[in-house]
Amino acid sequence: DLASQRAALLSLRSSVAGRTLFWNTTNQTPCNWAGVKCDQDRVVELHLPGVSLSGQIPTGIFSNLTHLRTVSLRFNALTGKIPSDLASCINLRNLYLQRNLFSGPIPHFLFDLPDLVRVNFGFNNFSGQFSTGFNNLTRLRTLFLENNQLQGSIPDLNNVVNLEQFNVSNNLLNGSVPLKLQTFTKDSFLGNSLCGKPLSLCPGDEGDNVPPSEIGNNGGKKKKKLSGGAIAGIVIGSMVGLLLVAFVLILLCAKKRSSKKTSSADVAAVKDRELEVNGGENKVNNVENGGLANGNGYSVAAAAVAALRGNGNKGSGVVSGGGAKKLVFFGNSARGFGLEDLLRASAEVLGKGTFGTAYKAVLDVGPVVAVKRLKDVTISEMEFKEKIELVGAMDNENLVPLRAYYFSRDEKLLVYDYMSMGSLSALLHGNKGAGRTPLSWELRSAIALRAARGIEYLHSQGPNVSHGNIKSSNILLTESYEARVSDFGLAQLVGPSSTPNRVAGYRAPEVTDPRKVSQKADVYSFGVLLLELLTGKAPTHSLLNEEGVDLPRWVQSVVREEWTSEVFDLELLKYQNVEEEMVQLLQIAVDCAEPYPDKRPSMSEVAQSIQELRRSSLKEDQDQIQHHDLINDI
Ligand SMILES: Nc1ncnc2c1ncn2[C@@H]1O[C@H](COP(=O)(O)OP(=O)(O)OP(=O)(O)O)[C@@H](O)[C@H]1O
Repeated sequence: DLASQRAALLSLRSSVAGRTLFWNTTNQTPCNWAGVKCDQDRVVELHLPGVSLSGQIPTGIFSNLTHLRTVSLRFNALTGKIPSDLASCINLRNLYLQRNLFSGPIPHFLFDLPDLVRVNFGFNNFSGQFSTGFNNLTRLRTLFLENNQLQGSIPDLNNVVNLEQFNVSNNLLNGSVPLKLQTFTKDSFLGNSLCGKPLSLCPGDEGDNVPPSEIGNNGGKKKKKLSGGAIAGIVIGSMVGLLLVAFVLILLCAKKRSSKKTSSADVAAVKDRELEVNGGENKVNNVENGGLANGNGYSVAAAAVAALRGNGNKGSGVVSGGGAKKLVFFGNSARGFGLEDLLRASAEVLGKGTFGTAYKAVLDVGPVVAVKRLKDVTISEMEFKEKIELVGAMDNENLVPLRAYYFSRDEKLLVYDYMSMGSLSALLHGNKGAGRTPLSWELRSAIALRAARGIEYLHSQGPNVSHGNIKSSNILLTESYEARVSDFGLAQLVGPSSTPNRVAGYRAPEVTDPRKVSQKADVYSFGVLLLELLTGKAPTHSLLNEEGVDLPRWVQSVVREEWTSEVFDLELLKYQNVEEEMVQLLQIAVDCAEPYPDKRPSMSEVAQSIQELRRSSLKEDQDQIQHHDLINDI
């Protein structure tokens, strides 16, 4: 009956997929749960991270799951001890219990699990001595015990020959760091009373390179007397420095004198440039009639505007005079506004990129546009025109259209449609707080498909046409969250100092010159972008950096350890019915991020595969809807 069944229910619960699940070991198999992977009905992975598990894990759970290879219960609120029946999981390789409230000593039976490779107990309340038993775990590669209350000294872990990751920071440990562990950085040991390399010397110890005579009584280094040569060097160096400062001051004074003759607009330009240089200011004062406005409005490229007007005043201008330059529009783009309107528009800085600063400009009459003010354009006007016209001719629903451009000696502006939902990067990594709206699987896979189609279109324009800077901040979203690829064709316009250097993490291993990026290198970057969509991790994620790996390698290592479900973004875990599609997209991503360019698929193949996997899940949805309709009809 229900009551006795309830009594039999074990208290391990999770709110996976919005439901409260009860784990009844007697008559219910957990194989169909999200986060649980079964191999021929034997559970091999138990993966319940961040699902509000609380209380003690009841004993008896693990004795039925002796085939477990991975247990991940991280980011919950589990208390008490690790149940002793975990000892029966003799195949256990990965044990991730970080960020819970486990307490008591680390149980000894763990040291009889010979296959353990990754152990993460960080951020719990484990106490007691740091056991020498860890030395039994000869296959261990990761040992994270940081932020607990472990005491005593760190034992020599001489048998753990493959240890790659180690952290015991913020415990109550004392004594010296064992020789074998001295290769890890300081961060692995901070927050204890430890000494010795990589921390400061232990009392009475001698540094490797420091002769005893240089160690003071208090263990610190004695100050070394400076040699005559060093003193002479310092004196000469200081004199040269002083001369340089004086020279710069004279130059500045001369410049100031000559600038007295400039117009008020130039002053505005300088002020606005200062505003911009001061950075962090998202909004810039408006510039009206060559002067600074009342300060209520925000102007676009206030500096650009002022500079343009300033030049106009001098007669060589771009705005005034019969030979005035105009915005050049492409194709059928609406010509509802001109340069003057743009200059009058109120605007805010969207961000600074490799090629310059982007502004959102709200025109008095006409559309909202994004204006990119290019820096470091060194090519001639003719060459610029030729190249930008190729960019303007790109016409595909999955690209952010370039509407117009402006070219003068001092200013180069590009006008794009404004994408009101911002970038994929902001959507994935911005606002992690309470007000965050999770990105659904449907949206993520739709973004993947549109981005793939956009790049496929670019590649179809010729074998040498590539994007060169695929990353999540260059995938922008319309009001209805449709993805568009932006920033294509810009690398060819700017000088070498503006080549995209921020593509770290996305750049294919074979790319040495970031301005010469092949289509296959685009495919690699797109693979990384897919991994970012699936894992929710930025390729520049600090954790990855800590581990010294890039996103593709991290994903591959996790997948290799049969821990596939762990790679997915927590926000995706509730979509149980699409796990297969998620794994398929992961496979596509991994294929794209192949180290060898020849092994990567073409962008058309990638787009096709994504379309197919989406079609199958859409079809399933459709089937389900029809099924529900049928039931309703009955
Ligand atoms: N058309 C647009 N609509 C809305 N936001 C845009 C638009 N173009 C750029 N942005 C936003 O402006 C900011 C700066 O963009 P920009 O393209 O200049 O640099 P980036 O993408 O960060 O780097 P990079 O220049 O290396 O591509 C980014 O946050 C981007 O999302």
